[in-house]
Amino acid sequence: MAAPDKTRRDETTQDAPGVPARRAALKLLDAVQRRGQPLETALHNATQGLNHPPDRALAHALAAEVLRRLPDLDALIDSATRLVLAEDAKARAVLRIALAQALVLGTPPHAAIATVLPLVDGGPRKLVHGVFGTLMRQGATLPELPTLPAPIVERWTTQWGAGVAEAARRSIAAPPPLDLSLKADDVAHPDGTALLPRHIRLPAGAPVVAAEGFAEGGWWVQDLAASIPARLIGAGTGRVLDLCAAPGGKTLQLAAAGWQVTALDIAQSRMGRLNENLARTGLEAEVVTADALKWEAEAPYDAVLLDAPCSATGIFRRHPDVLHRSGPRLIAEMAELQARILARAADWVRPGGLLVYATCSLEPAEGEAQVEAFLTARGDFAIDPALPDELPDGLPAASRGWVRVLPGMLADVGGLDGFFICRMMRTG
Ligand SMILES: C[S@@+](CC[C@H](N)C(=O)[O-])C[C@H]1O[C@@H](n2cnc3c(N)ncnc32)[C@H](O)[C@@H]1O
Repeated sequence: MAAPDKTRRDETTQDAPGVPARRAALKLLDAVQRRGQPLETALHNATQGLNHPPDRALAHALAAEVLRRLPDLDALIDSATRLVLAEDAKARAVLRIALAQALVLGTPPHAAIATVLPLVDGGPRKLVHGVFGTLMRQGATLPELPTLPAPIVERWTTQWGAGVAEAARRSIAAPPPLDLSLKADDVAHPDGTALLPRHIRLPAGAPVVAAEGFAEGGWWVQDLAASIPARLIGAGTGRVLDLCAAPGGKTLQLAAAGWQVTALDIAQSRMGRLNENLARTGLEAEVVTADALKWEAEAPYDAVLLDAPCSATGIFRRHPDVLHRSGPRLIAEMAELQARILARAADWVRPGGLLVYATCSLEPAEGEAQVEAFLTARGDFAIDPALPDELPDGLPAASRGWVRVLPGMLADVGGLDGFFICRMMRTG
């Protein structure tokens, strides 16, 4: 008889159909919750063993639904166990996936449980099976509006009021619409609603790659709020520095508005996407892969756009992982990095030129407080208030002249990502 093969077999090849995608979802959740990685970043490693693109998409969807619904899934699990399972117990993680399948994605319960049980082989199989069965027999359901994690509710209620925290629940309950930024007024594009010039809003889930004008490169996907920073620079023919530019939504807008753009970012892989976006749209920019904390500009720019790295809590609708990994420590780290980049960016603006600072964050430390501290340190800059015709109807500038986009704003037309945007002019 041949000796048994002691080499470790690929875990996915011995799995029944459907199990590898759940295994990958478990890895994704571990990467986000234990290691604080963004879901998108974890995707490549966690789904490496999956050979079918639909499996990758399913693993991603499962992890995203668990993160969107985490407090509600945990409340159900806790209601059906006598001893509370540890936060990081594998049984809890596997139950979250099974319940998200059955209660959110509409997977038949028998398939939802059968595809996760192999993830706890040699472990608490009976417990997982028992808890899931109890909840299904009880006809368990999730609340209509997802419950946000308690620290988020507390922080946003303190910062913006209970109404905004509640609006955030409503805005994460349904997939957000899809916004397109147009390269020019007359490009081919799918039918939708225009909330600003060169903008089209499509319903959630609209197919993108097959849509009219995609192949011609006449438009790109960009949340309407994310398009405001470049809009505040307007059109022109001079030189603009797009700092922290990848994957390039704002670079494309600036190039399409006529500027000679230098697009700088530290991340090589994201710069690859920026180059692809330039190639698809036929727009041009000078592309620099460098650290903004070390790079030096050869000459000042007419405008600098700093779309700074941040906690990204404003994009929680599309990226629910931020709700679980962007806490006070990350926010403080990001605020410090932003202040350092902002100080350098300011020196690259010519006198009379513009500096636009933006973050997709709902944290004042990365927005209002950052700009106030900057203005205190730099008497040669003043806020240049955003004007009503630069913003969508229903989104006024704040009294200080900057733009603060919060959950609940423009809710009747599908809402916006959370953002902070401030245009400043170098006065001296
Ligand atoms: C909010 S994203 C930029 C999004 C981009 N502006 C767009 O519209 O597509 C922030 C970017 O900052 C970059 N970044 C972080 N630290 C940096 C640094 N020290 N120097 C340059 N870029 C940096 C990240 O790689 C990331 O691409």
